[in-house]
Amino acid sequence: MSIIGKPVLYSYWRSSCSWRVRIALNLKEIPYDIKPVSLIKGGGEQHSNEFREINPMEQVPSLQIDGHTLIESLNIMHYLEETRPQRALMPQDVHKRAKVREICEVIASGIQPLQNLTVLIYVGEEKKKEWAQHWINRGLRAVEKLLSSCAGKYCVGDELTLADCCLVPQVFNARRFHVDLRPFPITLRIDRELENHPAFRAAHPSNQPDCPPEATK
Ligand SMILES: O=C(O)/C=C\C(=O)CC(=O)CC(=O)O
Repeated sequence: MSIIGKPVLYSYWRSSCSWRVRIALNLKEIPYDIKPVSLIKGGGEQHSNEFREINPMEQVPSLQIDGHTLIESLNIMHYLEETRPQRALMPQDVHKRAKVREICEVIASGIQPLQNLTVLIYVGEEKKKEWAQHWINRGLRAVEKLLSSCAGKYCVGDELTLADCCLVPQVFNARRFHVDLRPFPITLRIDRELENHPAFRAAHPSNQPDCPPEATK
């Protein structure tokens, strides 16, 4: 295994947590290789003994970088921010920094884990859509409220931050579960703003090497 050289991202095309990291890597213009991990093939490659060595949580993403293997998307993004300060994704102002972390945490701890594949399998086929909608709605209500006092062009002011890296994949998941997004106009405006941004576009599930052809638009 090469530990020096280009970072390697263990990623799944439709994983919102992998997508957050892909956006951050792209925004910072850090070249990286992708090793796809299928979360569905044969019950999920993330559960293999080999992958458990890379990520004991049996989830993506994981990033091999600078001779280290990192897990957990927020941790990975903060590591990138600390080691590669070019194209900063955290504001200078301490209050704005707190807002960025708040939005990231609401999404990464308060929404996504509740609608994650493993949870939905546990909840069961019959109830999973209603379950996912409930938790996404509840979380996006909080995000919209936070955005009402801190959004500019993007989530926090007019500069791109880690909050934007978290927001866009979560909006995609909301659409995937047919959540009515009309009550969240600021969220929608920012999502639209970023739809065609090259770093966000390149990170989109439909542009991933492991995206099944039938899923591309
Ligand atoms: O149905 C699949 O293709 C399997 C997994 C995912 O999409 C990823 C998730 O578990 C949702 C998420 O990242 O929030």
